[in-house]
Amino acid sequence: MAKIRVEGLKKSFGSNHVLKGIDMQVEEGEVVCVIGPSGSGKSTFLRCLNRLEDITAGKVYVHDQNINDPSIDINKARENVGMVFQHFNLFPHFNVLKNITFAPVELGKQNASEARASALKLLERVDLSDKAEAFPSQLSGGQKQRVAIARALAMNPDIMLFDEPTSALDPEMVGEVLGVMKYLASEGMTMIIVTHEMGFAREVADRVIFMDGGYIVEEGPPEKVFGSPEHERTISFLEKVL
Ligand SMILES: Nc1ncnc2c1ncn2[C@@H]1O[C@H](COP(=O)(O)OP(=O)(O)OP(=O)(O)O)[C@@H](O)[C@H]1O
Repeated sequence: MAKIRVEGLKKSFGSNHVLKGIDMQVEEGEVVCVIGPSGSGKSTFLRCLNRLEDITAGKVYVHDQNINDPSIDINKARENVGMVFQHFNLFPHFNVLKNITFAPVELGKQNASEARASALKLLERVDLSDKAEAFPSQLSGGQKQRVAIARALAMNPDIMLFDEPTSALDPEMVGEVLGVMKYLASEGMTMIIVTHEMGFAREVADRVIFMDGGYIVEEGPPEKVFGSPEHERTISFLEKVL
């Protein structure tokens, strides 16, 4: 069973046809990096995978469940899919630990002491054990993003979606966040990552998808997409960014 299956996905905002027919599938443990020019619909595509956007046409299946079926419990479906955004969206008035434990406790997945124990383990995984009591304002951008990753992992998802997780970071902090993502990949997490970090995509992705103009123009293993791209638009994009 594919973890995610997308068929004929279209998304328009009024007369702006952003996604014009996307077909793709992601298998368990696959790491897929989505690259493409600004405005090509990468974030919109990712948001459609968690029903943060209503789609215009097509089907999106997550764990074989049609997430746009109005009869499903979308909040329940979203519990299996962690999402990390460019801007960390941490609760400023909660400390790190409470940022991580809040959702599992509120949603009744764990009691307070179980959630605390798991959060401390997650903080070890993102190398922030010493920041459990800190507030977001006391953290660097890279640390905040690592807390955001730990928070997403607290719901014990088996799919993680990342929307340009390093774009808002100072360059010296990019590596620490990519390092955590590499670690998740090595643990076998299924991940879709919209990114401008071509080096990371080349090194970590099992598959790279190049999106442009609302379509998947080209996809394949990184050595293929970066090493011998076939499409004129891929070639011209890569010439600009590499
Ligand atoms: N909520 C919205 N309402 C109207 N238009 C939107 C909305 N969200 C996105 N768009 C439009 O959809 C198009 C694609 O945007 P999207 O953010 O998906 O692109 P992107 O490839 O992720 O770009 P970037 O790399 O700059 O983040 C843009 O033209 C944008 O203006």
